[in-house]
Amino acid sequence: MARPKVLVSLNEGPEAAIRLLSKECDIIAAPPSREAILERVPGVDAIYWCCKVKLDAEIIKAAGPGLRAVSTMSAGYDHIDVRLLKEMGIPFGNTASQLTDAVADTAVSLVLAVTRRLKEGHRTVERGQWDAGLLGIDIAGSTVGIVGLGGIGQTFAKRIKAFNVGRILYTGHSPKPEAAALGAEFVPFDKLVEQSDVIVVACPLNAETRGMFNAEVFKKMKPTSVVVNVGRGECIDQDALVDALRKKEIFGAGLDVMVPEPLPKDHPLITLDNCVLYPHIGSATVGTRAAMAAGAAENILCALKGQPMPSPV
Ligand SMILES: O=CC(=O)O
Repeated sequence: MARPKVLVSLNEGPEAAIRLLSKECDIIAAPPSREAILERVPGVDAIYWCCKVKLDAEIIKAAGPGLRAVSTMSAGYDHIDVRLLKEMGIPFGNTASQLTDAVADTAVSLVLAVTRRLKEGHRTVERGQWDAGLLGIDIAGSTVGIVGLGGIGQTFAKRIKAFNVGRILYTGHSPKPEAAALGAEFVPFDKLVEQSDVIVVACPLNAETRGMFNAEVFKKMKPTSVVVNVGRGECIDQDALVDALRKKEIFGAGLDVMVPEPLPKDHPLITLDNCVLYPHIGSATVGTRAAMAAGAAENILCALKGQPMPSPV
């Protein structure tokens, strides 16, 4: 029987995935460009997605009727037409569980960086100055609000509890059973925004969460509060954030995700002392990326054998 063909969109080198997949499948590698992918995708049995290109109807249809599995090496799938895949009955999986620790660590580091003004401190030392009076915000005793108590939100909550925070609030669709063990209290979005000292956005991007942090929301936040985003840049209205940071309506922001990515070199967020920016490195550790690569490959190998994906969406 012919070996199944898997299109692998190559971005950050999913070597572990290629090793696993190539035991049972032929790999069709494509650089992360729409043109290259469209040229190489016709006739494949599966698609392994590891790039920011939108996996939309054009690419899915170009694959042809043999397409039997799609897997993304990411937790988020706002760049993929999941509705169409479902309609077509094509199994789709992600790597939801593999990156929770790494992304939660990233969120903690952003919280610390912003509350303790690390960007300003670093810049001060670089300029040959020494400002030991850079007073930050205490985390101990603070109210921490988590938007989206999924795997990442829960893992972040466990870590931040160790900083002796006062309360943990969370918001989302509905209360989560896991919240009790974390001592986290389910509240409406507005209450979370008004009462939190530290807000962490750890939710997926969808119609409800797009632009949920807008000018009106920043005005409701405490002037001493910080917002950290490890979800998707589009959850925050970035122009409104720039405005809020400039006017000191909030204390600071820490972003691992932004719009666009990469952020242009002259973007105002870069100049602001009270905004710490990471180049979307939430899951970027050797171990996490290897686990994600293997997990996304397993999704495909299982689906090609007619078995359930380990991480179906
Ligand atoms: O942002 C990273 C991911 O969705 O995996």
